[in-house]
Amino acid sequence: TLQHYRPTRALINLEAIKENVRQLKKFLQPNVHIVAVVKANAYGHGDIQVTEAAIEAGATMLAVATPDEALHIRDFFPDIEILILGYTPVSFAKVAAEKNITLSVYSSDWITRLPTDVIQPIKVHIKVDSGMGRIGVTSIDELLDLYQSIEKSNCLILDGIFTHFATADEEDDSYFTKQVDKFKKFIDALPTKPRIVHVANTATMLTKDSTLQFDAVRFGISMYGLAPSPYVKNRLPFPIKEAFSLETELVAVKLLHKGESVGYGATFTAEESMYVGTIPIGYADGLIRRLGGQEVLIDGKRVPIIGRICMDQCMIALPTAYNIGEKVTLLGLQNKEEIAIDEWATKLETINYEIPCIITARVPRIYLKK
Ligand SMILES: Cc1ncc(COP(=O)(O)O)c(CNc2conc2O)c1O
Repeated sequence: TLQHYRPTRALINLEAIKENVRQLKKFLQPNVHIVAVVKANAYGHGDIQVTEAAIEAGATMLAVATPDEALHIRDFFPDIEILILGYTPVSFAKVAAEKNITLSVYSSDWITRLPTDVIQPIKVHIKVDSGMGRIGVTSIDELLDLYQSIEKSNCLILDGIFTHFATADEEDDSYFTKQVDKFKKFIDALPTKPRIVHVANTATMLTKDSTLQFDAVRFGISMYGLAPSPYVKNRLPFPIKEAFSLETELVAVKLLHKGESVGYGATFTAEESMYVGTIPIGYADGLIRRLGGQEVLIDGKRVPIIGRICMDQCMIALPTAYNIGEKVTLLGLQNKEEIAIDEWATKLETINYEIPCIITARVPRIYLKK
């Protein structure tokens, strides 16, 4: 395994991921498949290791966003069903057939542009745009036209149909209900019911009517132990455990005298003598500059990042002179104190989904098995 010479690392708790999947499995109606959504390198957690954990805990299908993500996983998992949720170019069709990767289709024109020499079967799921306004058929005519094109095609097998909700994580369910009603009209219009009908993201499967579990649910954010919104967080039907933490160690400690400054622009000046620590993590690791002032944990205490965050390093205020090598936690627990991913999301005025995704590849993911 790669030797890491910098103490900065993301710790991924695979047991937490397994427990989140096991809890969901117990919660779902029997015979509802769990599709582990492992796109974007499993929301920044590491797609191969998360896939292994999710399968072990009961997931039977995977969903990714791009062909390359699908191929990377197929290299390690020869048999599991992998659905590409997003667009795939027709040039990928032959590879999809060879590697048994399931594609999302939503355009008859795409089918007409398929190479004619694709003779091995390709499984496809029809994507319905019931209100996300992203990709998908938007009328029953379009749906039936696509259905016919698939039937007539000599290489496509209709294996599923799905849609995605824009507001499932909100209290007001008016838009959500419109999407559900529209999708139900679409599947009722099909001459035959595909093997797998699936609509539920985390918010839907955890807080909405269990009939919406259909044949499979697409489990993303709460597999990683995060709630999709405050509304859902207050209504979780079972406990979830955050799987991602981020830590490093002090690499320098100094006494800053009154009037001395820290960082680019000398934006922080000591009002009295104080200890300052330097840690080897910066905005090129995903600790973006807007996180200036965010607190981190050292010796179970909260201390702020001071001065501007640099590309590879930043400085923190210390309550006392700690030794080089003292652990610093940027996300996660120390004793009873915790810096949760939601705290960064709030400070950055974004959602928790984005936080593990922005921690760059320069930060190695270290896997905790137990
Ligand atoms: C089609 C589709 N299905 C399921 C999921 C899983 O949703 P969950 O993580 O809420 O369970 C996503 C997540 N898609 C995105 C998550 O953040 N931005 C997105 O486009 C998705 O795009």
